[in-house]
Amino acid sequence: MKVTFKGISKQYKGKFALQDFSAEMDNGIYGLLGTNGAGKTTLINIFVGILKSDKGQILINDVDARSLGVNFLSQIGYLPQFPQFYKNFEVLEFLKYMSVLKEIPKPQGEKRAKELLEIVNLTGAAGKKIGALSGGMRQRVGIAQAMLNDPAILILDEPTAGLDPQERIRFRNLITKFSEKRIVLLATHIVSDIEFIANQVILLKDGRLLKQDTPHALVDGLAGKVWKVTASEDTLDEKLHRLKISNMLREQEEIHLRVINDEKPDIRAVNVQANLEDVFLYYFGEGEQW
Ligand SMILES: Nc1ncnc2c1ncn2[C@@H]1O[C@H](COP(=O)(O)OP(=O)(O)OP(=O)(O)O)[C@@H](O)[C@H]1O
Repeated sequence: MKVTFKGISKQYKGKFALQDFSAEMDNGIYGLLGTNGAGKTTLINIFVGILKSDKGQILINDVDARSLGVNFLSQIGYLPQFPQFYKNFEVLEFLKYMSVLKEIPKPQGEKRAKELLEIVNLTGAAGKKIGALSGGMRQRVGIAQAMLNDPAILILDEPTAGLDPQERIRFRNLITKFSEKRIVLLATHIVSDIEFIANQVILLKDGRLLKQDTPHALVDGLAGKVWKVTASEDTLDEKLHRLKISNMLREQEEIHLRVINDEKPDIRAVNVQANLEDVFLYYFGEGEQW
């Protein structure tokens, strides 16, 4: 399976939400990373057909997705950013209902619904009303419904919202297991959601593609630009004002700063190994400091 985005643009009231976005995906996990308002949801909504682009094309194995119609949609699993559930449905009942909507034959739909409940660790909650679930449990119902039709392309918009650390780990493992011979597009602004599971990261900024590469290559690109700088109470303010700081650790009188800078920011600064969070800050972090 190959997906090609070709020059996708979308404007709202004369302002670009997405501008000339082009990218290619084949099987694997793609982390779509950007700050709030970068255009992630706009891209996903265009991909799943909720929104029409002003310009551009999406090709599935070199064929225009629009010409494929239902044949395209039946291959997609989608978890929206703010999924709305029928609160009075019980969990299993809801999944069975969703399989009917997805035109999955009834016995197969029931079997798959039960399997997925097991996978997302909700078997014990099968008979509970969705309205009575915690946020994290509801999100897991959303993930299960997105996987019901065994989609070749799984699209997840901020999927870990509301999940606790243990659920996030479980989720990442589930997605990695699921991604074999499929495309998973996972939009997030939380670096740790994709740092170790994405095969490719797509950096989206102000509606434009900034970079698409492996996490490894992105991190390598920052070699020599991440520094450890030690400050004292007296010099801290000046450093905070002047430098891009990705982390601060206070140890007695000393304050250790993790600094992203093209040049050596201080005579005593030492280079440290970059990570994907540094990459995020390098490309997106020019906003105001707190
Ligand atoms: N219906 C709309 N009307 C007007 N502007 C919109 C609309 N939807 C999105 N936008 C604008 O388009 C830009 C991209 O929004 P989008 O929701 O795609 O970003 P995002 O990366 O998904 O952000 P978030 O993580 O906050 O959801 C933003 O500037 C947003 O304000």
